Amino acid sequence: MEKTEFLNNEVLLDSIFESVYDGVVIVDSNGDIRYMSDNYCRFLKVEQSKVIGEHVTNVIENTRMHLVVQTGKEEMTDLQFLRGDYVIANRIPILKNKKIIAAIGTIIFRDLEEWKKMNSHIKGMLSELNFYRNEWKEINGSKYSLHDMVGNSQKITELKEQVLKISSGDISVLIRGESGTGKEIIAHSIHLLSDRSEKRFVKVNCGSIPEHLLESELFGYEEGAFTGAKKGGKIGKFQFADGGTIFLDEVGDMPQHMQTKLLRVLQEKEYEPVGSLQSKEIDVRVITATNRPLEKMIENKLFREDLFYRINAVQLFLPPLRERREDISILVKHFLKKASTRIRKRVTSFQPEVISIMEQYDWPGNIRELENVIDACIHLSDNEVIETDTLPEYLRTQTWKVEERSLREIVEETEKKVIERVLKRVNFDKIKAAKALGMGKSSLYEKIKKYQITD
Ligand SMILES: Nc1ncnc2c1ncn2[C@@H]1O[C@H](COP(=O)(O)OP(=O)(O)OP(=O)(O)O)[C@@H](O)[C@H]1O
Repeated sequence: MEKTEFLNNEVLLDSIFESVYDGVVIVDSNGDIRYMSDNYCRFLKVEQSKVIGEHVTNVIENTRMHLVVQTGKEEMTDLQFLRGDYVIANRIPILKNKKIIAAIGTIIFRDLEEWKKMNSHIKGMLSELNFYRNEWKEINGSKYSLHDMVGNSQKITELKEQVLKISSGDISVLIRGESGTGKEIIAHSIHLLSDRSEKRFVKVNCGSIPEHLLESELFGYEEGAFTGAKKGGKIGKFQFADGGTIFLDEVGDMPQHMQTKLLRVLQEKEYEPVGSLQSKEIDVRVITATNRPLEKMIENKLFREDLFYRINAVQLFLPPLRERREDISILVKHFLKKASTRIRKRVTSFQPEVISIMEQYDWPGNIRELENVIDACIHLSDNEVIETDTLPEYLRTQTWKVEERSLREIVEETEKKVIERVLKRVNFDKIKAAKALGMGKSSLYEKIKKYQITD
């Protein structure tokens, strides 16, 4: 038998594929399946006769075979999540006269039992780690640290420095900023950096608890304090946080009579549970946050002035995202990684135009809104690189809000961005950057100083 005739023998090729690999699939240049080995079909629990001609994405989860026939790039020893486990996948394009005509993919789970054991061992370790992580969070109540505060802008860097300065000690802190700017992250970080970090961090959203329940939520109640009260009473959030930190979010929404009670705790470090005549001593650090204009509320007699001075020994201001647009690209990367891991979808980046649109938008919902948009894009995208048409309609169709910013501001912001990008591209080689920008070295130095650009 001739060599080619010998190799063209289907039975022979079949048994080679079956014995050498644990799974073989061949797709044509459209990504349609032309061959799938028996053991691969058994592993996927599909019928061989039915999968031939199907697009590979309909048959194999998380496959990249259809992309390999597009890119022509081989992918070796990639970990692929398949039927609840990881397998090792190789994907090789097949070329004829420099044209991609097909791709062959193999997977290895040779010693399935061994592989499963290893997989479950890793999974076991991860779930144990998760368990302890959650346990610790549960006990301690603290979710975030300063590392979670992503951003390199001057405003964020200064804020982080302030947090480091004021965290130790018991000074009360008022965190101000629009919704979704990261006030809660800062409150958690202060607690974790303080001497109270081993004790509890307790968050109370003063705006979301009905007014008539707020007092018993905060201070607890004695048995029989009111109809419907639990037997044995209930401890309040202050008691729960004893020794640790209480974070009163939306403090500007606190009703007036509760403001008076809060002032007493802050001044005298004691309180009475509802229905009790006996005071209880308490040792908590109070961190508050609001996005309400407290000064105006004081003028209108809606917020107690004396309480205001008590809670704001230190004030921290969180800038809205539109005032630190330079952080947008790094935040986008951060959320992309976070969401694609969570959603288990391979999305690697955003088109530069998408980032540019994001940098121009005003983000009234700040970082929370940005994170939601990125999540939605990852869910909706069919590609690894997110394109402009995946963005929500209102972002795609936005126009520059020129009337809100002067022309000079827009020009300066754009100039800064361009200089930063070029400097990054040439590894901060100022001579190369000046040349690329078509400007003199000394004017470049002036601009770098003016815009406080650092490498
Ligand atoms: N700098 C940041 N880096 C990474 N994630 C951030 C950052 N700032 C905020 N976030 C994320 O944005 C979301 C909103 O943040 P957070 O709840 O702290 O805002 P907030 O100012 O307390 O909002 P609200 O006033 O509505 O309660 C959270 O998911 C948080 O993890």
